[in-house]
Amino acid sequence: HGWFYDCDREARWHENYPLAKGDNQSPIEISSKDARYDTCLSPWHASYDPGAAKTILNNGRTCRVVFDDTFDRSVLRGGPLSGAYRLRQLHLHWGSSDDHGSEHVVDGVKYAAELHMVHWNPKHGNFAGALKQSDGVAVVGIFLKVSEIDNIKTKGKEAPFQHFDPSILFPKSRDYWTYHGSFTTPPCEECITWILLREPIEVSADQMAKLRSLSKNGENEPVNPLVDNWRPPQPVKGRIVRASFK
Ligand SMILES: NS(=O)(=O)c1ccc(-n2ccn(-c3ccc(F)cc3F)c2=O)cc1
Ligand SMILES: [Zn+2]
Repeated sequence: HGWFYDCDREARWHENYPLAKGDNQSPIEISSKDARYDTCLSPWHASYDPGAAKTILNNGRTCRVVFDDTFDRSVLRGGPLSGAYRLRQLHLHWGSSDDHGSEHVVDGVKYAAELHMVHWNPKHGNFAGALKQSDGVAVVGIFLKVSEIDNIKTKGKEAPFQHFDPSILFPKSRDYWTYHGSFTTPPCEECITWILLREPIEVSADQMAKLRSLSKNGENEPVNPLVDNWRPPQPVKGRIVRASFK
């Protein structure tokens, strides 16, 4: 499932992916003062099976960990969601320096990176079917601010990545913003209920350097650093961003 994604020409995505100019595109600028506290929003819960983690992959556009999603093994429920959504993969977006790299921007703040945990709604049969539905996919976005991946340096490299419980990546607070949006890369489907955690997690400068040491190119090809794989914020177009906190 190639992500036919070329961040360098994001402005031209709409030529092949008309949805890129849709009214519910992601990422967006989050203005915390304009977000509406919704007392009806319940807490979200993740129950992940570390045994579901399979491999970590550099696909030339991001670093992705894939999970077994053939049954309700690692699921996310609650929050703005109805039903249990299955964890399929997680990946990151990052910059060429610590002052940028996240896709969502909060009150003008760009974080060094943004982690996305992609879940899909099994009521739609499979992932490909789910991304055609507006309630098909739920992505938990976690911001990384600065404070292991030596053997997937080049595109196509993959390694076992097992017994990993991704809930260790969650910050202390479960406070979140939620809004309806899209994939931030082609096919830009507007199928995502975004759950953006307010509290960033901390990573070291070394960890960021490790991300930036990944390459877009394959082995034995000219080095093309895999950095700046983030889409700029898209028009909010009147959408309401709800907050789970005051
Ligand atoms: N950055 S993000 O909004 O979290 C994001 C962006 C793009 C995707 N994406 C793009 C294509 N696919 C995809 C993968 C497998 C498949 F069968 C069909 C797809 F569209 C996908 O999951 C998934 C998540
Ligand atoms: Zn993403």
